Amino acid sequence: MLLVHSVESIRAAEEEAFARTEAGELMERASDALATSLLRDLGHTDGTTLLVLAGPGNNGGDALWAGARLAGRGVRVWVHAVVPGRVHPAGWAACTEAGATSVDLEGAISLMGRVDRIVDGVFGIGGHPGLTGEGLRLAEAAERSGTPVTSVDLPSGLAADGAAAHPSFRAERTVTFGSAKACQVLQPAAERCGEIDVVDIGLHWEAIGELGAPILRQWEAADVAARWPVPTCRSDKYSRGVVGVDAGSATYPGAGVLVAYGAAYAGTGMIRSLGAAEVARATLAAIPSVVTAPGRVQAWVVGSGWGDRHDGAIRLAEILDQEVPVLIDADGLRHVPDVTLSPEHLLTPHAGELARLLQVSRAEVEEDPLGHIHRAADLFGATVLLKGATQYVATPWERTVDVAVPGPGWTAQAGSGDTLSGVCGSLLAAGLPAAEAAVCGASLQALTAAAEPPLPPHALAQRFGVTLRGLLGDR
Ligand SMILES: NC(=O)C1=CN([C@@H]2O[C@H](COP(=O)(O)OP(=O)(O)OC[C@H]3O[C@@H](n4cnc5c(N)ncnc54)[C@H](OP(=O)(O)O)[C@@H]3O)[C@@H](O)[C@H]2O)[C@@H](O)CC1
Ligand SMILES: [K+]
Repeated sequence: MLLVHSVESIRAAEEEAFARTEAGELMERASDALATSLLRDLGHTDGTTLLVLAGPGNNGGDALWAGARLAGRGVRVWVHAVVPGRVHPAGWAACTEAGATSVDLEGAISLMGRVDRIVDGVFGIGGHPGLTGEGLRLAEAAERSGTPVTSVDLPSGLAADGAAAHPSFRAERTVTFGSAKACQVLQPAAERCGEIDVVDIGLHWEAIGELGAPILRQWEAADVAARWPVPTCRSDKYSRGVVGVDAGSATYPGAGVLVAYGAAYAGTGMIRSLGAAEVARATLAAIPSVVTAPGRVQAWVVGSGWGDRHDGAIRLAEILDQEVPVLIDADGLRHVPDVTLSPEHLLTPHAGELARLLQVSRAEVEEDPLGHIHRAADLFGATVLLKGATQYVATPWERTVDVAVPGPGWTAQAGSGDTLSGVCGSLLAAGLPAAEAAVCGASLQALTAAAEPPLPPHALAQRFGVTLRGLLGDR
């Protein structure tokens, strides 16, 4: 699991560390790790070449000290001070004394495409979002040249705490210090960061109180495998969980069928299709193991494909009265402001639905997904899965938001949300807490989409078992 801290937290942890370390020690750790990474990527020192772009702050300092180490090891190094007259003085002196050659802007640009690697040490966590002027020219020339770029802490131009792809460098690798940054896991910014190496520079998160908690936890496949409920020799359909589905309608019968596909192929114990009669018939025809008679239900999936069902509010209230976990999707979300919810209830809006729930514009949600998902979770008291290119899960009153394993854009199609509801419903029925059910469900869909050719949602669901076999091995 990749933990992400905010700039505010990193600055606080940095202050705490400065107080108990020698001057320059943190930068030494950072630049040592950067130099090691560069050496690994260069492969050897003999005859290899490096262009260091150094900005006015400590990010430039890291780059310069790493350049000094490599120059000292025989790498041919050129160095350019991006803001003339404003450069980390000790780093500059060390780098040039070790043999690096200073070049001006045109010199730096002409070296691109001819050196083995470029070090982007222009701006780090102190950078203003969006490069302009000389910084932008350098970033564009570097990208055009095709020479691999190692960004120091983050690609210069990105806002560390944000998801936006501001004009910035495009890195093949980002060597980042103390903690991953939000821009390295949130799209579209993340795709500008390349491979992420997180370097432990000895920050003590526990020493800074509440600020020490990460703002994001980026889940990885192994985390999903560790939480996935695996049946044992004592399992039966009830211990694996019964999902009740009231989704779909005469207008949208497919939504109910797709929810059942998701639950069935994620390995639920039993599905009861208890919505509109035509949905139950269509579901039974597609999946013969589905039961259409009422009975014990351990978690509900409601709302997908309801359309403008006139009794939706009453039906939702009845289901909430049963006091089992409930996933509320799509048209069911319209009734959320009228009911009382708790963290075991899972809301699964996309950005447009979240915007409607919070009475803001979709653009506002897309600009600040983290702020809005926190607001919704706290306001309604329920767990929220925000669906989209990055899938976030917030638990009410908790600072840390979970981010599902990312997947390709192929799942952006009608019906994907319905099968996802089914997967999450099966995990709720198996007893996973709502946040874990949401992040594991979204991750299973993403991992499957990444491994398969483009498939419609019901066919993708049929491949869930292959992904699970790969994740869980012999368990
Ligand atoms: N955290 C840690 O524990 C450790 C952190 N370390 C390293 O320190 C880095 C943070 O260093 P930092 O605070 O000096 O900020 P950094 O990003 O280098 O630049 C700030 C300067 O740039 C300027 N400036 C900004 N944007 C601009 C623009 N668009 N165009 C023009 N100017 C612009 C800005 O100007 P101002 O805001 O003052 O107007 C200011 O002068 C961090 O990312 C990591 O690499 C490690 O050494 C080890 C431990
Ligand atoms: K940088």
